[in-house]
Amino acid sequence: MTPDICVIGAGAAGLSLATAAAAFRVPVVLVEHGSMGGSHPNAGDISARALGAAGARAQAVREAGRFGISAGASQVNDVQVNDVQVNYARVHDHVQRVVAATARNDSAERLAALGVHLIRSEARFISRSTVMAGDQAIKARRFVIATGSRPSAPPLPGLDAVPFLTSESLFSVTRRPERLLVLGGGSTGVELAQTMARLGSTVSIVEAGHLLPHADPEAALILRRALLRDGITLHERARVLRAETVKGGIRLVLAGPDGEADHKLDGTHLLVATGRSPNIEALDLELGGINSDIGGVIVDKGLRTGNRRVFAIGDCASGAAGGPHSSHAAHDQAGLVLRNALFRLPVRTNATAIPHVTYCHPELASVGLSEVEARKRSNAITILRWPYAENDRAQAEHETDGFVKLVADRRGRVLGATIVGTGAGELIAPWCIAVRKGLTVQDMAGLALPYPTFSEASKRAAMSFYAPLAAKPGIRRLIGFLSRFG
Ligand SMILES: Cc1cc2nc3c(=O)[nH]c(=O)nc-3n(C[C@H](O)[C@H](O)[C@H](O)COP(=O)(O)OP(=O)(O)OC[C@H]3O[C@@H](n4cnc5c(N)ncnc54)[C@H](O)[C@@H]3O)c2cc1C
Ligand SMILES: NC(=O)c1ccc[n+]([C@@H]2O[C@H](COP(=O)([O-])OP(=O)(O)OC[C@H]3O[C@@H](n4cnc5c(N)ncnc54)[C@H](O)[C@@H]3O)[C@@H](O)[C@H]2O)c1
Repeated sequence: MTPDICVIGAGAAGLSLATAAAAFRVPVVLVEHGSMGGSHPNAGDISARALGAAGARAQAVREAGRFGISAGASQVNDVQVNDVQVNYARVHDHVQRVVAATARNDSAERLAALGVHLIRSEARFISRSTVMAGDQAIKARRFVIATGSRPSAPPLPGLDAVPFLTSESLFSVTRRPERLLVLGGGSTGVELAQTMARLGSTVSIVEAGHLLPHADPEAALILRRALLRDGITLHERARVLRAETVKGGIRLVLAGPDGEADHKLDGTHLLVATGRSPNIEALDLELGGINSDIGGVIVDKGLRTGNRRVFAIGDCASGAAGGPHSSHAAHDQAGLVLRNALFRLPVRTNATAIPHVTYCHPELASVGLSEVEARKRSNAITILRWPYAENDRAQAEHETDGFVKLVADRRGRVLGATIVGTGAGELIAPWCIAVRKGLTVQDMAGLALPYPTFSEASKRAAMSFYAPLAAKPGIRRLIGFLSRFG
């Protein structure tokens, strides 16, 4: 076969690239050896969001008392809490229905209709210019590796001998884990821990460092408090010595603080959420003249590998493409590669302009530089904030935990934004435009936004840029002077 483009892997990255290429009537072959859609519907964003939505509904019922609404209540710590019955088997069915509904977009039939030639086989390089997919030899003008990643487990003594869940297997469980130990406090760990706690599991998170190490510390603190309020037990800076099977479940043995005895944590289930490994072993990359490291296929800013005709995108890409992985980062990279492959336009990936959202309650969203990153580059930055507590809509919804925080240079150019609070994942959108297009906070402050919305908190944060100006005696004198003219 001699297509123009051969894409390896039909996850978020590969599907995005293959369907966009086919839309331009470019001959494209897509090779996939597992389920269509990769981890995105089956063990990633869609399933996690669907499970999270169920957890959010359960919590909304519990907390409805604040709005004067009850559904059979009991007293917990002197607070009236509505009783919630969770039928976990039906929660599981809801998640599977959502996965099935979204899977239609990724189906072989849809791809065929779009003109994508799909080969269901494992792909591997046999030379710099040829990939084998089963017994098909494919010589394409361009290859795009989009083979994604899978959950990885740490080298923890005893872990290989205990049954554990991962973000791939959790969604097929039909009985609620009663006492869930979550190993790892990155995005996967905290999102799934909070969801399971809200669905009624007793949850402990065990994290080697601190929760969400890459997040703005102030924002992470708000989320940390929310996890504690949800009844989650946090073990941060924990050193796990071993995992063991015990009667009724699994035990993690944690090193005690200096001189103190080891600490034993028992659960009915263990979820390992300690990171992901790229799917690159089966590709025979060295035969293709392609370099890799522990993070995956090494690419430059143009997403090219050491072999000029081969690109890598999505979770399997390392080097200039590394950073928090997400479906939207994968889509963005697919668009860049297509521009280069079809139109020979020079492209440069810009990981800073890709937002990251942790879908907990409250959501934590960021784009561009964090305060810490910006301070490393320059001292001439301005930090602007607006708390949710001073937003009328947040008051109406009892959702006052959170803030908008902007990082700008001295002239107001937006370098980054972090939002923690209800709807942060939606509120970050205009800031993504601001960062990518080099807009200023003055541009954002000048927008007319609907009242009362959470978005107003963004505008108020931008407007606070003018606060020092308003206090300047010269400006006050100018206003006084102009008022004399009627
Ligand atoms: C719990 C969880 C929640 C998440 N939530 C979000 C979220 O809310 N928003 C977000 O944007 N991101 C989220 N992510 C991240 C997101 O799911 C991934 O970044 C994204 O799915 C990666 O897409 P991909 O195409 O690179 O890889 P994958 O989806 O892993 O797809 C790779 C495909 O390649 C195939 N493949 C591998 N090797 C070969 C081979 N040799 N030959 C042929 N085929 C091969 C695989 O079978 C697979 O289908 C989440 C991840 C997790 C774990
Ligand atoms: N909402 C989203 O977009 C979303 C959600 C989930 C995952 N993801 C992406 O998937 C990728 C993987 O995320 P992740 O959370 O699975 O991994 P991660 O690497 O981001 O976090 C893993 C955490 O586990 C901890 N850890 C590692 N070994 C440990 C041990 N032995 N004991 C205790 N703690 C240990 C680490 O300190 C780290 O905090 C990231 O790129 C992330 O951006 C995105």
